[in-house]
Amino acid sequence: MTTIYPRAASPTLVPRRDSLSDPFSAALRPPADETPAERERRIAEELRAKQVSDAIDEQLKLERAEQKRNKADVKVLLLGQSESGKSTTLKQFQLTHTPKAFHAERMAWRSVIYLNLVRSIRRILEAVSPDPDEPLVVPATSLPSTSFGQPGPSSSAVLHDPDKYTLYAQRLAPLVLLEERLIRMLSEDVDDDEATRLEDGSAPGWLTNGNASIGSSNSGNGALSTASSPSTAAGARPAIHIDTRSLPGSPSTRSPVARGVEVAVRTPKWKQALSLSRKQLKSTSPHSGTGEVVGWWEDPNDPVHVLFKCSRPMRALWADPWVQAKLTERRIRLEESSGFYLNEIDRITAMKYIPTDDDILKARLKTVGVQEHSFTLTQGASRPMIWKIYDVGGARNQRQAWAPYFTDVNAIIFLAPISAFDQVLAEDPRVNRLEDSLLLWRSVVSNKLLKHVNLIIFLNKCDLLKTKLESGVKLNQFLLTYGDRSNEYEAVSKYLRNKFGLLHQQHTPNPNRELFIHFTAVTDTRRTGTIIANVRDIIVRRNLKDSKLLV
Ligand SMILES: Nc1nc2c(ncn2[C@@H]2O[C@H](COP(=O)(O)OP(=O)(O)OP(=O)(O)O)[C@@H](O)[C@H]2O)c(=O)[nH]1
Ligand SMILES: [Mg+2]
Repeated sequence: MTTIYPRAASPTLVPRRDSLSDPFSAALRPPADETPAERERRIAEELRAKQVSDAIDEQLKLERAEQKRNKADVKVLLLGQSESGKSTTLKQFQLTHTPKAFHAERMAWRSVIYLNLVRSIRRILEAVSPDPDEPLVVPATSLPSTSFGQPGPSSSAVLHDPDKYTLYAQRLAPLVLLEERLIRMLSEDVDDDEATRLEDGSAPGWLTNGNASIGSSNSGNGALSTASSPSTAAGARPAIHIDTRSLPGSPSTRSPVARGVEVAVRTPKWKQALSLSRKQLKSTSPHSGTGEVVGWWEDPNDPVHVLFKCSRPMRALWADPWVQAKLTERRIRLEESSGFYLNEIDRITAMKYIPTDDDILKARLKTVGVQEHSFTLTQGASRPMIWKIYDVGGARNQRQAWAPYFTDVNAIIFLAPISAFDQVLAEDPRVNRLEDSLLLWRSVVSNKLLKHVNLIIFLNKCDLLKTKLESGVKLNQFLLTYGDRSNEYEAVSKYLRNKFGLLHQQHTPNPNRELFIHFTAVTDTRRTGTIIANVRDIIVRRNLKDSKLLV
């Protein structure tokens, strides 16, 4: 915060042409009998006063410039349930508009990608466990000493399920410790007071009565930053939360990791912390000094070593038909979450692995709180526009943090993952995810505070919807009103578009508001780039129109 000092009196350094009728001039005039010493003192004091005054002027000028810089022309809020694709959309905006910042964070994402991969392995092991609810702790002495690299059909024929599970679990046990280490790495340098209190999942007030508690939003400085909601109290839990379904051999079921909770980070500090250990590299790496990001593989503590060593059993586990059959039996579709990395184990566990743009877009890290991203948009000859995009946590216990942003926002991009029609909320397994999206959408479109806010909806995860329908999953088994309509992608997507469109039509407090609907797969950079350009133009045009109407 800047302190404003009281303004000094106006200096009088030069002889003035004082008007005799002006009482101020008379008061400031030097006394007629001023001695040379007094005159010198007076001039010195006046000089000092002028310096103070100039400093204040300069300070005010800087503050005005700062205020101007921070005043966003356009504020966009990304809304939607957890895992709907909000943060991925934000990454796409970053990639388009602040590519330098995106690339600078590339290596920090390595840890998140590793963690996603390790957790996918853990989920598989849980799925093939003889008792998925009671992880088996394997006594080291009972382990068969078979080579693990290629468990072909013969090994699956010889071994009973528990043996096979034990074998995999033993070989992959180092990943348990790695998982905890990765979580610690991500949580390092995160202050407790920035952590999030996980409250109960009850619906926030604004969802039921439309009365939000209003506050102002924080300003950001270019890169991703945490903007704490004015009405959300921060709690005292660690900022990282994680499921503790430990792999067999896990050191303790009371490890810092809490069972059933997904990894989430409230602050972007982890990016700075993990961005690059250039400092460490300088002293150890022969590659240092080139300014390049190199040499992490020379650090024996780098997580890549454990991953590299576990690479073969990981690959074998994922490729094992017995495992695939178990996953199908238990209706676990890892490709809908971080399973993407399972098809790329060799590349991702390679010593010199550098995440690609695609890897980063697919990396999953749950958002807690609100994160802000600013960028300047220059279009043609018109003056540059400052955009602020707010990415919120979408889980139920996070939604109370949304309302304070409602009064001061120009546009909302709402993400509805339409592929999730056969899934339930992680935070409440009694609630179907599509139903939750529809209810959430209805509360957004009907909210009076958002009456004049431009609404754009991304019917997201269309790629997954297509694959799911093609694999034979039927929409009408989860959405009874769909009846006996075609289960083809075209028919399903059109139906869902109409459903979301109709809710807006029926519940909007502003019948003149136009709704923009897009089918998206926000992990697809090429297609999303075009959509983002389109959305940007709509928002800019609407904003211009609104500001003209207001004048
Ligand atoms: N295949 C596919 N994956 C997607 C798509 N959109 C998002 N994802 C993936 O879904 C996961 C969740 O996306 P996020 O962007 O983290 O979801 P979010 O809405 O920010 O979730 P919260 O932070 O919990 O509110 C990530 O692993 C994304 O890569 C999509 O259109 N297609
Ligand atoms: Mg997010």
